[in-house]
Formats: sequence, C-alpha cells, structure tokens
Amino acid sequence: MTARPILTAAEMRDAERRSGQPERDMVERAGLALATAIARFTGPLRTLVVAGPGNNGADGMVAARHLAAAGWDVAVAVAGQSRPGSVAAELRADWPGHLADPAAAAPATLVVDALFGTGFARPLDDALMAAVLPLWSAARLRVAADLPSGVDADTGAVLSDLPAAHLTIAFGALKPAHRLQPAAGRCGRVAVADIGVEVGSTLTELPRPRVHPPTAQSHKYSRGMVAVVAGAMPGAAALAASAAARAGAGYVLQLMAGGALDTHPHAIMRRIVSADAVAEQLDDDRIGAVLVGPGLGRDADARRRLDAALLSGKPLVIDGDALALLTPSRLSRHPGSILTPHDGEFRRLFGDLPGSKVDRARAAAARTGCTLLLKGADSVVADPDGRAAILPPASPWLATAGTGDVLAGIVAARRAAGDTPFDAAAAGAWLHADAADRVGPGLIADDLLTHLGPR
Ligand SMILES: NC(=O)C1=CN([C@@H]2O[C@H](COP(=O)(O)OP(=O)(O)OC[C@H]3O[C@@H](n4cnc5c(N)ncnc54)[C@H](O)[C@@H]3O)[C@@H](O)[C@H]2O)[C@@H](O)CC1
Ligand SMILES: Nc1ncnc2c1ncn2[C@@H]1O[C@H](COP(=O)(O)OP(=O)(O)O)[C@@H](O)[C@H]1O
Ligand SMILES: [K+]
Repeated sequence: MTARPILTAAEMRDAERRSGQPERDMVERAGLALATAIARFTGPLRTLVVAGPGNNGADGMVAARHLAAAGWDVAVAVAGQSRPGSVAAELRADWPGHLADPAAAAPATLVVDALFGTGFARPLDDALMAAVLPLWSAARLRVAADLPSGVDADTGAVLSDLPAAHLTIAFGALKPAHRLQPAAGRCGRVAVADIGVEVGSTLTELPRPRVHPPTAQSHKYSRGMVAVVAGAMPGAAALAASAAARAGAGYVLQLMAGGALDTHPHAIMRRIVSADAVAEQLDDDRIGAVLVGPGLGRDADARRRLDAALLSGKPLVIDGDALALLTPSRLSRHPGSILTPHDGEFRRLFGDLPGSKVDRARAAAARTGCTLLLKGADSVVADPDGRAAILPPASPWLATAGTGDVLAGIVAARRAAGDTPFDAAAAGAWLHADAADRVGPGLIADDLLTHLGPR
C-alpha cells in the first residue's frame, strides 16, 4: 500500500510554488474542496466562516461563497488586515454581505475555522483569542481549513487552546500536526483534499503493512526464528516471545535467567541459561533476529546477557531495560539495530533534542545508525537514511503495562522474517495498533496476543 506523504509548511509552500499554478486557482480549489467536504459531512446549518488575513482565510472565503450559493445561511467574520492586492484581499472585497469583526459576530451552529493554516506558528493574540473562543465553544460542529488554528503545523504543538475541530480538511497533503500530538487530537477526522499540487516527502503516514502468509514451501525456520534474551522478569519476556510467535515467527526461543519453564504458550521454546551460556545459544544460523530488553533487568547479570546479544552479530531489536543499560556511542557500534524507546527512555539516551518528534527520532537514527521506533500516542519510525513515518492515532487503551513488550515481539518477528529494520518497525507499530483496535476498550497487553495477524 502506498504511504501518504506528510509535508512540513515549508515543503508544502515549495510544492505549491513548483506546481506553477496561480495562487488564486489553488485557493479556489481549496475553498471548493472545503465547501464540498462540509456539505458531505452535514446538511445545511447556520454557518459562520471566520477568515484570517492570509490564504487560509482566502480558502474560507471561497468556501463561504460556495455554501451561500448552495442556499446555506452563511455569515463571515474576518480577522486582521489582508495584504492589499493579495488573493485574500480580493476575496474580501468581492464578498457581497457584511464582514463582521469576530468580537461582534453572532455564534452559529457550524463554525469554519479559516483563521490560520500553515503560515502561522504563534499563539493567537489575546484579543482574537477572546473573540473566537466563545464562537468555537458555541458551535455544535467545528470544521478546520487545512489545520485547526493555534497549532504549529510542523511540530504538532498546541499554541492556543481552542476546542478541537470535528473535521479538518487538509489541503494538498497531510502536515505533521495532523498526526503529531497534541495537535492531532485537535483535528477530529482528517480528510486530504487534492488541490492539483504534486506532493512527495521522505516523511509519510505509516501504511498498512503487507502480510507474509506461509506458502507450501514454508517451514518453521524459513518463516523466521526469534531469540528473546530475557533476564530477571520472565513475564515481560513471555509477552514479547508470545507476540513474536503470534506475529508469524516460525520458531521462538526464550532464554531465561530463571522462573517457570512450563508456562503458556507451550509453542515457545524456553531455556534457563546462565549469562555465560547466552552467547553459545545465540550461535545458531537459523536465528533471524534477537530481541533483548523486555524483562532483562538492569543488574550485572543483565549486562552480561545484553553483551552476549550485542556480540551475536544477529539483527537486533533493543527495547526496555536494554536501552537503559546502553549509550548512544555503544549503540552506534551496532548499526542496523532497531531501537524501541518510549519518550522517557529516549530522553535518557539522547537528552532533550530540539524540533518535532520526527526531528528527534531522525537525529537519534542519524547519530546511532539504528532505526528508531519512538513510541507514544503518535509513534514515529525513523531510519538513518532520513526516511520517517508517523503511525495514525492509535487506541489510547494501549497506555497499559506490557503493551511495549508485545510491540517489541512483533517487530522482532517481522525482522526475522526478512523485513528491513525500517519495514519491521513500521509493520510492528501498525499491527500492534490494529490489534488494539480489534480488542477495543479495556484492553490489557495479553489481549493483544490473540488479535495479532492478518484480518
Ligand atoms: N500558498 C498557497 O498558494 C496556498 C495556500 N493555501 C492555504 O493557505 C494557508 C497558508 O497561507 P498563508 O501562508 O497566507 O498563511 P496563513 O493564512 O496560514 O496565516 C498567515 C497570515 O497571518 C498573518 N499574521 C501573522 N502574524 C500575525 C499575528 N500576530 N496576528 C494576526 N495575524 C498575523 C500574516 O500576515 C498572514 O496573512 C494554508 O494553510 C492553506 O490553507 C491554499 O489555499 C492553497 C494554496
Ligand atoms: N496514549 C496512547 N495512545 C496510543 N498508544 C499509546 C499511548 N500510550 C502508549 N501507547 C503505546 O503503548 C505502548 C507502550 O509501550 P511502553 O511504554 O514500552 O510500555 P511497557 O514498557 O509497559 O510495555 C507503545 O506501543 C505506545 O506507542
Ligand atoms: K485553519
């Protein structure tokens, strides 16, 4: 499946420039797409379009014209001065009705937020905020043109705390703020409208992965063998090992420091081995990926197990406790590994890096030569070659202990099956979120296991 591109504000402006289309034409297309989407979303409602001074406002003015022409009861409020001669100024001059000040505008059932889009990355000033907040609050339906006003298109930061949109029509392409939190949570449903601009980017939305169903020629080792190097906490490692098996690994070997050998599922080969014996166990050509971290512990014994995993020369997935025991310079000696930190683990390793979550993940990938799967409500996958992808919003019910272990197991299964590090991390994140959707509210990590796999 092709992945939808995600463009920063600057990349979008570039794409618009390169398209060679007159600005007015693009604004007309954007405004028509906005009006069409609104009319598809709802029947005629008393509507207030709040238009800013730039092209985002211009899009709103065009949408107002189309909705009014379709017989809707549309009022327009305008904020700020449009640059004389600009498309927005022309459209304001052409509006046949009254152009209200937002502070004096009457509330309406539907508010179209066409204040600011990609051109604006500051909080709304106090007077404007005081004027529009009651309008947004009173509306039963809020539709944002391109982006909800008050969010930073590139970082997903919320700069002005306005009530969330129910629907956002993104023009030309998704922007990072449609997928990065907290802004993504302010967008409601997001639809992308074609405005005749060709778009492409090294940043995409994370697409549904291809499944690798077994064939008549498959055998358990050809489907991928995963070794899980565990330590003090067998529960976390067992979740990861089970997830690897459910996600399609043909053979899963769990190397433990202790605990009960005879636990479910019995399909997993469990061995209690001393730290000294881990290297020997991993010296097996059939092993396609080694997962280290879930349930490893952080003591001296854990360090020796981790060393054995790192020195195995196998494709690595490094998670949890293993990340706590490592440094960026040590990780950079194992390029091609997949790192799966949450925000806390990431900060401990790499400090407070500047930029968006995508920028941070990319910087860590470049520094270590590893693929980053930076988890959270807006998981990001970034490769050292600069490619990156953002997972569409996943179920917040994933915020429960052990779900990260399950994710690491899925990623390891995909890596063992021959996916590249980037594809394995991306597929793992997608399948994990998909399993969470299938379980539904109230999930615990164990529930994900029985919902992994192709639909
Ligand atoms: N650039 C293009 O050719 C196209 C742009 N489109 C739309 O245009 C948007 C981007 O347009 P713009 O780049 O004009 O920017 P925006 O309309 O997003 O916002 C920038 C405007 O805010 C004003 N502004 C800056 N600081 C301010 C402050 N402190 N208080 C009040 N106003 C302030 C600026 O003067 C400027 O007019 C996109 O999000 C999209 O909706 C689409 O119509 C497609 C074509
Ligand atoms: N609010 C949320 N919305 C969506 N996904 C979330 C949210 N919080 C956590 N997740 C996901 O849940 C998993 C949690 O992993 P992690 O933090 O390692 O937990 P644990 O170590 O307990 O398993 C990750 O895949 C993360 O992306
Ligand atoms: K807007």
